[in-house]
Amino acid sequence: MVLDGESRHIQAISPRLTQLLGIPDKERHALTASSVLGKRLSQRLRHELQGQQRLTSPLAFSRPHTLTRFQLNAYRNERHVIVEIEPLNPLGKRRLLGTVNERLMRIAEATHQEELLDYLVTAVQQLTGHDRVSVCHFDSDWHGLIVAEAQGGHLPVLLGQRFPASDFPITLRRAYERHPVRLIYDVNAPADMLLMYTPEAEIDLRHCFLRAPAPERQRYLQRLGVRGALSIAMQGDTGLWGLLFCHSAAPHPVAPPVRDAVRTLVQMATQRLLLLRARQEARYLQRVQDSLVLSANARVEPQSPAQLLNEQAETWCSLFRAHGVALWLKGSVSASGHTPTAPVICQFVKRLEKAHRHSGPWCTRGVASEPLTASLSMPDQCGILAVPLSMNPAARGWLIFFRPEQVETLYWAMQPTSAPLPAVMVAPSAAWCEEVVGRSEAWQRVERLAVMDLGEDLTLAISAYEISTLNMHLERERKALADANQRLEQLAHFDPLTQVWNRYRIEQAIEAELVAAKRYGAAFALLLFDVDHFKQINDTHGHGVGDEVLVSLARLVEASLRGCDHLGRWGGEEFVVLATHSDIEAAVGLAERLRSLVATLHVSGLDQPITVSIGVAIWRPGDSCKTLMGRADVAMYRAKRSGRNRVEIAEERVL
Ligand SMILES: Nc1nc2c(ncn2[C@@H]2O[C@H](COP(=O)(O)OP(=O)(O)OP(=O)(O)O)[C@@H](O)[C@H]2O)c(=O)[nH]1
Repeated sequence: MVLDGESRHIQAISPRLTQLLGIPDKERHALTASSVLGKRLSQRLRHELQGQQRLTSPLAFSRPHTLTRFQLNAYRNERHVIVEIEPLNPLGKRRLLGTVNERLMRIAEATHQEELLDYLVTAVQQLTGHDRVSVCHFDSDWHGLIVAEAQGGHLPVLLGQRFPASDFPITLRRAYERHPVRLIYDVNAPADMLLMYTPEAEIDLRHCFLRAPAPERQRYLQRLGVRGALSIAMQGDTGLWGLLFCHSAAPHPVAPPVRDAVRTLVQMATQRLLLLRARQEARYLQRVQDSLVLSANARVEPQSPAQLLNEQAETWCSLFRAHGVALWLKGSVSASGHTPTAPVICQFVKRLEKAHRHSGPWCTRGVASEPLTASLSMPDQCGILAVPLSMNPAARGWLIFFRPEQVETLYWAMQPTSAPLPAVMVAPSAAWCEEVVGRSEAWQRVERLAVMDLGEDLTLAISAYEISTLNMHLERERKALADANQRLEQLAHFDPLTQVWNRYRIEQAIEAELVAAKRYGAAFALLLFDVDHFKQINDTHGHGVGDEVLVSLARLVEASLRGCDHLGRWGGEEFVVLATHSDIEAAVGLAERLRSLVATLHVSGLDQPITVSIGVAIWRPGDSCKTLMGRADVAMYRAKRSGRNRVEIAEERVL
């Protein structure tokens, strides 16, 4: 029955309906919604359809003076409300409910897709009694594959066979999304003529499920040898996951409660299926993430990208069902397993960089027919999955997986329009057999998601490595700079032969001491000493021995000084000791001690004693470094002249 948009006036009615409801023929031309449905029911229908596309659940009713009960379903199309009415046969609803509940429980407990679908088709077949119940799953190209089937009769087996996408045009798929149940009692039944109440009314009855099928659908089902059909959409989270078909070789009515029960079972099974798939995908994604996190955590030192690839290649290849993996970073390639050569990978990346600017993965199943890989030598490859690694906006790296060819034999229940010719008819299943070559296994949605996760993790790991390498370089440079500074300081302040202060440094120290003495009046002394007959040592034993004498002497003197006194090399074989806080007696005492100490020095290869002549000068107010050193020099020469190996004081002893 077709009502106007307000659900008040009848626009058309099927003579079969009036027959079913027991309305006499003579009344058929003056019917109203109330006279067909009763006042209360037609009011309820109006009320429940307000603002709704379809009734949330069917309404049951009976007509006065009859025992038969009826079920009413209604939905809106563009301008009309379509009301479908069918008899509710007195099948024990309670018994059905019990059976359905038990089956729902089993479905809710299934842990694998195959187990779940096998149980679903068997349960549906037992409920409806159709000859064949099949589940058809759509792939990404909308080809359908029969993945589960229960058989109870005379129709051929379809399990494992495919239906081409052309069998499921977009209009049909949309229709299933809006009206998930389609029922055809008898494929051959002629279309029902409607009794029109308003001549101009053009009525769209495509979505009725109690109607004879459209002629092309009718022909299609006849080709399949089907007379009775019930199909129910399996709605996934991103569109149709598949369809459940019930087919019979003979006309096959299905009572409304059974049909509703089947629908509930299918919905429940689809939910469970999606849950199982989501769990499986989550486990897979976790395994992919673990593969990197584990390796990153396993060591304190970050690994280089090449090391990472080397260590993880096997795990990654098995996770992504690939036979090779390559990592392209700043023009250099690390690879493992079966991959093209490095120059080919570089060329491929160059093309990818131009053609694929977004951050998602790029993939192909058919390298030979892919424009991006055209003319590149990739003889062992059929599939590529590549994900960019966004190290920085200017330079991206690429992680690339390779898959080999996977020759696949497809059995088409209906000849695919895309099938390469000649397609071979295979007896006895009457399926067309197509051998697909030159393609790899398809890259699944979850694999494309996982490779993005892996790409992000890998980017982090590589960045961590680069930062740590940079820090290492910085640290190395910092140390080199510190070493250079130290060497510079050494050169600036120390005599390279004896490693005691050089003239420049001891002069600095004397100047500082002069300032302190001037300010606080703290006396200090300079001891200038010179090795006696040093020229002779050089001449007799060679410069090497002479050097050795200077080094040993400096060590000895330095070691015997107080912490506040300093030794410096003044030049040649002359040294100076800056004796702080020293008056003349202390200075002379020190000079005598050094003189006799030096006389004990023994240098290998030298049999004569080493002696020094020392001149001592005490600070006087008004002294400069020059005057003070001048006096010490005079005293030292006096010591030389007086026979050497002695101490001379520049000043009169002031007591
Ligand atoms: N091996 C060595 N010899 C040096 C060095 N510096 C200066 N001389 C030498 O030390 C010698 C100093 O000789 P002279 O100034 O004649 O003094 P001397 O032979 O010690 O005689 P007196 O000082 O009068 O006892 C020179 O032959 C210099 O070449 C040095 O670093 N190593």
